[in-house]
Amino acid sequence: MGQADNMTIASGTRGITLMERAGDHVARVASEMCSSQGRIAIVCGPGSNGGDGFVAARHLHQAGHAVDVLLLKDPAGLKGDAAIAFGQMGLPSQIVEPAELKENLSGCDLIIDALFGAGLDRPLEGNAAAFADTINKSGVPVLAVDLASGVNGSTGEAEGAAVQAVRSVTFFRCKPGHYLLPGRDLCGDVSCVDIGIPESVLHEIGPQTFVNEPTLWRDAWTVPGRAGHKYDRGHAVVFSGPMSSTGAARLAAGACLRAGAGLVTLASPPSAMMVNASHLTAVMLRSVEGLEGISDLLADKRLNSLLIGPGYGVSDDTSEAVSVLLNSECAIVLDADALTSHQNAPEALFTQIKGRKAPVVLTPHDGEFVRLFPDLVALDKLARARGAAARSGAIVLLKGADTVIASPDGRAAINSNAPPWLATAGSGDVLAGIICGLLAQKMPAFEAAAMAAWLHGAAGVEAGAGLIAEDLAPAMRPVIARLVEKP
Ligand SMILES: NC(=O)C1=CN([C@@H]2O[C@H](COP(=O)(O)OP(=O)(O)OC[C@H]3O[C@@H](n4cnc5c(N)ncnc54)[C@H](O)[C@@H]3O)[C@@H](O)[C@H]2O)[C@@H](O)CC1
Ligand SMILES: Nc1ncnc2c1ncn2[C@@H]1O[C@H](COP(=O)(O)OP(=O)(O)O)[C@@H](O)[C@H]1O
Ligand SMILES: [K+]
Repeated sequence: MGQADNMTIASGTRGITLMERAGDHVARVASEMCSSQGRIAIVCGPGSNGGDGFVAARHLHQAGHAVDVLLLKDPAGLKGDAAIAFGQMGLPSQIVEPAELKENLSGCDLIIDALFGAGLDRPLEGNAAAFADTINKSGVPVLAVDLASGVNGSTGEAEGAAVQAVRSVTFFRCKPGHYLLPGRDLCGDVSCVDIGIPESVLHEIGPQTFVNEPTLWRDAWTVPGRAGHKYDRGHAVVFSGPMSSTGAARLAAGACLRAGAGLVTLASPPSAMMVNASHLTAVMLRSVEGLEGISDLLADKRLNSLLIGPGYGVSDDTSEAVSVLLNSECAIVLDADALTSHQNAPEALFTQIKGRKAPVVLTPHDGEFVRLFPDLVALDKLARARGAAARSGAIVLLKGADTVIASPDGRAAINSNAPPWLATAGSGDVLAGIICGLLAQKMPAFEAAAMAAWLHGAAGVEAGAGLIAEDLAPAMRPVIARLVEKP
């Protein structure tokens, strides 16, 4: 954002003009949130975020609102555009001690949080933290300027105190902190407004972090052609666990087929054939025994996408099986037990992944992540996923309510459409199956993983409250139908 601001200013738009537009938008949203007689407290910090607050105060006063401008610090310290905006405000303001803030806020209908935005460079402490705390305890709804104060816009983290907003107004583009937790929850509903920064600045800045929306991958996904054949849509294989743990692989195989793989084979240990056979219809079944059996199966060059891990069991045998899969030319998804089985020697896995041409997608939840990348866990979520992708050579889909998909080339997508109902047994198996199904259709792996996370979330919304993992594959149908209809 700093670069975008600077480039816009360098091409002739004044900084105060950007601030005027930003503050104007904030005032408009504040007016929507509060009756015309409503009293609005505008709590302003020492930088440009506070500057936006001064502009908003002026507009709201002109619109007839009672406004109280409350300052965290002495306005003598204001610099640049914020100092100009303060000078142009023409309204009384007061420096407030934290102990007095409660009284200042009582009786107001809306608080505008203009304490800190993009310039937050350390956790909120002392007076700033006390301000956030008092604002949160006031019970008055909060509109945040840019970000809820205390949220790091680049990471979504809030290491110290943070304001809880119901709504935020941000400028030009949303920031990772609006999508990553806890930032996403603290910022509330986010409106992103145009303040006159031209889109063209993005060519030079080249952002590598994206919201996971269909525009990110829709062009990489092919709808079957009129004369299409099922083999055009790929043949995927999902590896089943032993007799007592076959359900996970079957859930994955069903989702893989639903995601559009032309054919899906469940590779089952001989002992589990009966239980698998009694539950499968469109998914095909094949008995595969040991490493040799896997090698024989993979000799069929029509197979092009593989998934191993769900319910497979944690053991050295599993890591050996993974190694045989990695020797093939198929795209591969490694999930669950296939990840954990490598906890003692992750580097060997990464070396093998980097040595192959076809892509590999790793789908860890936080617990699996720490087993493979213990030294990365202290980083923020985007950095964790990116670091893991760079180290492993794989696309890494780091699960959670704010799933991040990262590529070794530096791209990362943040998924935000997943409802909490997806936190249910087997839901991750379904996700792994969807990725495998999209890889079978020859989607590039980053786009396949991103689309899968989105489909999984959208299916979760479609299935709704009370869903279980079995509901997800059927719920994908209307979601896919809508994607096909949309040009
Ligand atoms: N031209 C521009 O750059 C524009 C900036 N805009 C606004 O400017 C904001 C960014 O402004 P700034 O870069 O001045 O940054 P902020 O206003 O977010 O905060 C920076 C100030 O807060 C202090 N600070 C940071 N973290 C602190 C902490 N934890 N405790 C106490 N003090 C802390 C810094 O030392 C600095 O004085 C954006 O969020 C947006 O609201 C908008 O006006 C649009 C145009
Ligand atoms: N609170 C939540 N909100 C949205 N999605 C969630 C939430 N918790 C988990 N999920 C999603 O549900 C899936 C759970 O996967 P996983 O942890 O592997 O469970 P399982 O092994 O039981 O399938 C992941 O895709 C994850 O991103
Ligand atoms: K703010």
